[in-house]
Amino acid sequence: MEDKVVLLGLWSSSYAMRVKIALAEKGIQYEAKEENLADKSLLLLEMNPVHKMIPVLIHNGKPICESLNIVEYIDQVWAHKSPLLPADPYQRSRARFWADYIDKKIYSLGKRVWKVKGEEQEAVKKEFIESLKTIEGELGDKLYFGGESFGFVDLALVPITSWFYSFEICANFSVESECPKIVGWAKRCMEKESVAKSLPDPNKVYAFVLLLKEKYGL
Ligand SMILES: N[C@@H](CCC(=O)N[C@@H](CS)C(=O)NCC(=O)O)C(=O)O
Repeated sequence: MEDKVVLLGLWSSSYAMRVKIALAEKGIQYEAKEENLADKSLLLLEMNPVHKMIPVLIHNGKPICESLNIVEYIDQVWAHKSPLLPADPYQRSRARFWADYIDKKIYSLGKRVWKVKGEEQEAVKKEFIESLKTIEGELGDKLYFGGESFGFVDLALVPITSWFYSFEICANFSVESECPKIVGWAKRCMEKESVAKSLPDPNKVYAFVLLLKEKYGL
């Protein structure tokens, strides 16, 4: 049976970008369905009744939810090329640890840094930069987080770099001055077609941020 793969996503969602990169790395054809989160489709509510969130991957009618869980699923089902998680159990557990750190710290602080103001923004910005420096320490002088080739931790982190320009303008700082190695790594990742075609233009993200600020009075 031919695989039928559908992705419920949204262009601006860093979580959905992870799944797009994984599918591109594996060379999987799929149908992308763009959700309107203000008016969620019945399909999304049916496929992810617990969280009602994108991304959802629907593989031959079966839903898989939560971006990192989806990426692991893709890596296991289409194991024939571009392995994303390391084969070694210890390295695999480290990759999962850092992906979890990225979600708990960098993504959750990133969601707040452009929304809040004043002293709260200064505090969130400080913590965001500290978390980026921590992950920069993990990268060290390696090409990618796993060493020589692009993998799970790169894929977990790189989508949010398309939001850096918005964070910098909204919170008045420079990622490049704070974390030059992270910026170098992000440029290296963008040289990969799977990444370049999955990430939006940072200017488009910023225009979207301005719209959200206006809509919600942020
Ligand atoms: N932990 C989830 C987070 C996904 C998420 O936050 N999705 C947002 C869009 S970026 C969403 O669907 N929000 C809709 C809502 O909260 O109702 C994942 O990794 O997939």
